[in-house]
Amino acid sequence: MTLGIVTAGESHGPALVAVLTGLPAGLRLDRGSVDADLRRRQQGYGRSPRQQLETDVVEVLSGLRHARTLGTPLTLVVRNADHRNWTWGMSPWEPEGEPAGKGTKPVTLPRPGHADLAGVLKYGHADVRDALERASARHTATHVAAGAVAKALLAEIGVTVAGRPLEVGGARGENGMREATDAARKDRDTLGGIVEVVASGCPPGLGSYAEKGDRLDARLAFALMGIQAVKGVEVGDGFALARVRGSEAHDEIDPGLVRRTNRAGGLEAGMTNGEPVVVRAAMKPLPTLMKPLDSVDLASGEPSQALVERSDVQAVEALAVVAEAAVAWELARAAREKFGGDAIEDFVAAHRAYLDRIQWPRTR
Ligand SMILES: Cc1cc2nc3c(=O)[nH]c(=O)nc-3n(C[C@H](O)[C@H](O)[C@H](O)COP(=O)(O)O)c2cc1C
Ligand SMILES: C=C(O[C@@H]1CC(C(=O)O)=C[C@@H](OP(=O)(O)O)[C@H]1O)C(=O)O
Repeated sequence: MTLGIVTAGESHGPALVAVLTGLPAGLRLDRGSVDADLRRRQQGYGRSPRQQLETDVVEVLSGLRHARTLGTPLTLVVRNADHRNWTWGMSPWEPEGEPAGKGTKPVTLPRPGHADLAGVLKYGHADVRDALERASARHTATHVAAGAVAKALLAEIGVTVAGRPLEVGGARGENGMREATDAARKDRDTLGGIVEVVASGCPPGLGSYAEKGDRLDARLAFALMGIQAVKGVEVGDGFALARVRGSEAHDEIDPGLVRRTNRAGGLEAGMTNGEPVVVRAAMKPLPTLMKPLDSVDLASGEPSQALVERSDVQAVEALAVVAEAAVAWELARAAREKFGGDAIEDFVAAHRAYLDRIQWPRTR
C-alpha cells in the first residue's frame, strides 16, 4: 500500500488538478485546513501581483463524502482566477473570435534560468509559452492541497510537519529578509533563499535501507528537489558534517534510546530514528527579472533581452509551505507503506501495535 499522486494544469489555464491514490477510507478532512495552507502558500513578502488575483480554495471532485475519504481516488481542484484574462490565449481548443486578453502573441525571448529555451527545443514548440505554462510553480498549489491531506493522515499517528523560511538572499530574521527583498525589488532583481522543514513524532523505522529507492533521506531529497527553483537539499547538518570528525558528527545514544544531538536530522540509513526529521532546501534567485538578462530572440536569431513578465521578487516563504507539503507527502507515503490498512482504524491500529512492539517511546 502506497500513496500516489498525479497533477495536471497550466499556470493560466482553467484549473489545476491532483488525483491522489492509496488513501485509507474514513480519514476526516477539514476543508478549512486545506484552504488555510493554500492561503499560506500565496502569502509572503515579495510575491507577484498575481497573488492579488487569485484566492486559492480547494474543490473536491471524487473520493470524499461528508468530509471522509472513501478509500478511492481523491480528486482535488484549484481554479486559476486569472484564466478569465487568458480565455483566448490559453483556450484548450481553437480559440474563437478575435485575439483578446493575454497570451495572444507568441513568446520568443527565453529567460535564462527558466524552462523556456530547453522546453521549446525539446518539445518543438514555436511559442515559449507552451513550455513555461506547465513549468511554472503555479501548480505547487495542488501539491500543497495534497500535502494538507497528507498532514491529516500523519496527524492520526501523532506526526506534525512545519516549514519556515531561514534566509532570503543571505539575510536572516524577518526584518533582514524584508530589507533584502525591498533592495532587490528596487534594483529590479530577484532573490532566492533557504527553508527548513521539521517533522516531529515520527517513530523509528519509516523508510528502509533495502534499496536506494526505499531510503527516506533519498526520497525527501527527491521530493524537495522536484520543487521549482530548488537547487540544494540538506539532511540534518548536511554539508557541515563533511568538515568535522566522526566524534563531532554522530548523535550519541542515551538510555531511553534518545540522542544527545540531532545532527543526522532524524535519519540514519534511510530510516527515521525517532528524532525530529530536519531537512533544508536552497532556492535559487527567480529567473524572471524586471531588468531582463541577455538572451536571443528565437524568431530572428538576434541578440535580445529576456521576456519581462510580472514576477515574484522572491518566493521563499511560499517555498517553505510547498516544502512542508512535499515532506508531509513523503512521510505519509512511508507511513502508508509501513502501516497499510484499508480503513483509517487499521492504519492507526498497525501504528499502535508497532509502537507496542518496539516499546516506543522508551522510558528511562
Ligand atoms: C513558490 C514559487 C514561486 C515562483 N515564482 C516565480 C516567479 O514569479 N517568477 C519566476 O521567474 N520564477 C518563479 N519560480 C521559479 C520557477 O518556476 C523556476 O525557476 C523554473 O520553473 C525553472 O525551474 P528550475 O529553477 O527548477 O530550474 C517560483 C518557484 C516557486 C517554488
Ligand atoms: C502563480 C503563481 O506563481 C507563479 C510562478 C511563476 C513561475 O514562473 O514559476 C511565475 C509567476 O506567474 P505569473 O506570471 O502568472 O505571475 C508566479 O506568479 C503561484 O504561485 O500561484
